[in-house]
Amino acid sequence: MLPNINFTTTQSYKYLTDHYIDIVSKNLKELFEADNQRFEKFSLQFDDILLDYSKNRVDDETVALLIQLARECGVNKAIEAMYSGEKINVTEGRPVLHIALRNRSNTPVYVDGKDVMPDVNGVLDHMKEFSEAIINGKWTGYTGKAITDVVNIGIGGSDLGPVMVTEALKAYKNHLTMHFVSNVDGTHIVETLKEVDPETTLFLIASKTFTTQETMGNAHSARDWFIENGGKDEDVAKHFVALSTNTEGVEKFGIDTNNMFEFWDWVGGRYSLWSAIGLSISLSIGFDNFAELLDGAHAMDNHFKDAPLEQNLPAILALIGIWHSNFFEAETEAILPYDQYMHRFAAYFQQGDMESNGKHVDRNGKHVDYQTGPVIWGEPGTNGQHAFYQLIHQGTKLIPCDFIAPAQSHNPLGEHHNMLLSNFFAQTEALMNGKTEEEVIAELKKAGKADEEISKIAPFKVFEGNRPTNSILVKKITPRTLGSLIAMYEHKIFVQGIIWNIYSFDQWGVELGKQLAGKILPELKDDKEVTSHDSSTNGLINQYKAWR
Ligand SMILES: O=P(O)(O)OC[C@H]1O[C@](O)(CO)[C@@H](O)[C@@H]1O
Repeated sequence: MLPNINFTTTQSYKYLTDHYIDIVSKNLKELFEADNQRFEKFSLQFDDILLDYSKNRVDDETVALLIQLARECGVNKAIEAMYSGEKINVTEGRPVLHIALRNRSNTPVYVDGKDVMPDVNGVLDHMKEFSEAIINGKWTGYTGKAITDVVNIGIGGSDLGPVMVTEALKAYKNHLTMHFVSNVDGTHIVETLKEVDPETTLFLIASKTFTTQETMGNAHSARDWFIENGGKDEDVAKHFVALSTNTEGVEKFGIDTNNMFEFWDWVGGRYSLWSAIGLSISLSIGFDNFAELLDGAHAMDNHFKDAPLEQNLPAILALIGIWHSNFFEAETEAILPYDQYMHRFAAYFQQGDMESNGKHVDRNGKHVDYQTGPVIWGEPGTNGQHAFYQLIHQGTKLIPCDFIAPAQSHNPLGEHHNMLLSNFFAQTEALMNGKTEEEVIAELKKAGKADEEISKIAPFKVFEGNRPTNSILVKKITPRTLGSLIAMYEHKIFVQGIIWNIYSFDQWGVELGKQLAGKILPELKDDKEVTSHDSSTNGLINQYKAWR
């Protein structure tokens, strides 16, 4: 059973409320001046990941109270409940066991009394064997040619994870060309099919449910294209495989279930890159590297389960996030990787975080009266600096940011990495220290500006500073480190969901739109005037019909 506690009624929350009044008037610069041990105190290292959370408005008392909050909310019990296979995804009646998919130590993990590890390992063996056959060219297409291109057709968790990881680990890529089709917009599949040859292309139909409209639509169009371009029905088996929990649906589509890579309903879509859904990753970088990714996640899973909360990276990240959301009333969080390969990392955690914790009903079915999941967004540095950092530095909103960077580049070209990292270090320093009016005036004077001009321009050049950041410096983006990083964020989201007393593993919020689209689709089939909706929706549909 998950604990069921309204965190705003805890003792620690009350203390934190008082403590907030004290700390809100403090400046990060002063906090650093007052304590020369800040970095040592407020940074943690796990394997090749260094988390520095000292540039947040926290002191010893804040951290102690936040830890107390986690304890009072039963975070440790909740971790135990997840790891022991309890059905903590209550509204869907399922356990939450993505940790089993990367349980490299193979200790039994039970679902309804049955150890799931033999099945997990069986699918991993199948993925290894299949990936190797495709990569070394032993698996051939219907004309006997080796596979050159892989098209993953999936959406949401069946797309974002594989895209993010294959991009982040591009330095480990082999000769296969990867394509990802997600959008139901015909443009996505049409443009992709222009780039591939039916004789040498493998389609992965990635869908947990095998019912998702976008994926099924794209999968059918891909199969039609395959048949129209020379393939026969009996050739489909060589070019289409399924990654799914739905055997019946896969059979119905016409994919041989021998070519199905199974996973289970205890794997949430947005937590599924570790499952058969990761086949595109294993194809792209080889199974051994995929296994390293799992190893890294497993190492983080063990850390999360065993490390005391004070030294627990996911827990600390979660608590800092709660401090900003529920006390400073920050509404968003930016994830800013200073690594071009990681350019889809923020997009990946938009689903990971927002689909998990974007909930306004607590575990008692009651409307919460506090903020839950933040809006997650971000772009890789330094591109973001030339786009939205203006608002982070001088806007009216408080935007807590996670800066992520590798110490070693996969492409050490001249001074590029030093230039990149100089920006990584400079931004968090600038956000913390800002620039005072006196400093601005002194600078302008030095530049020889006249007093009148100085007084006019100075206010616009002032940076308040005191803006919170986490810095996550990793040694290198390897499969193992990436696995640990992703798992760290997953567990952060878990801890926050526990403290907010919400269910993080369902996603009912995506259903209504799907339902209504299902009703509207038949109305679009003819040219009759539509009158069944409100005047805006009717007006838009009818104009669409007039223009199409
Ligand atoms: O893998 P499926 O079943 O096609 O679902 C795709 C995505 O759709 C959702 O159910 C809702 O958008 C996600 O949770 C999931 O990742």
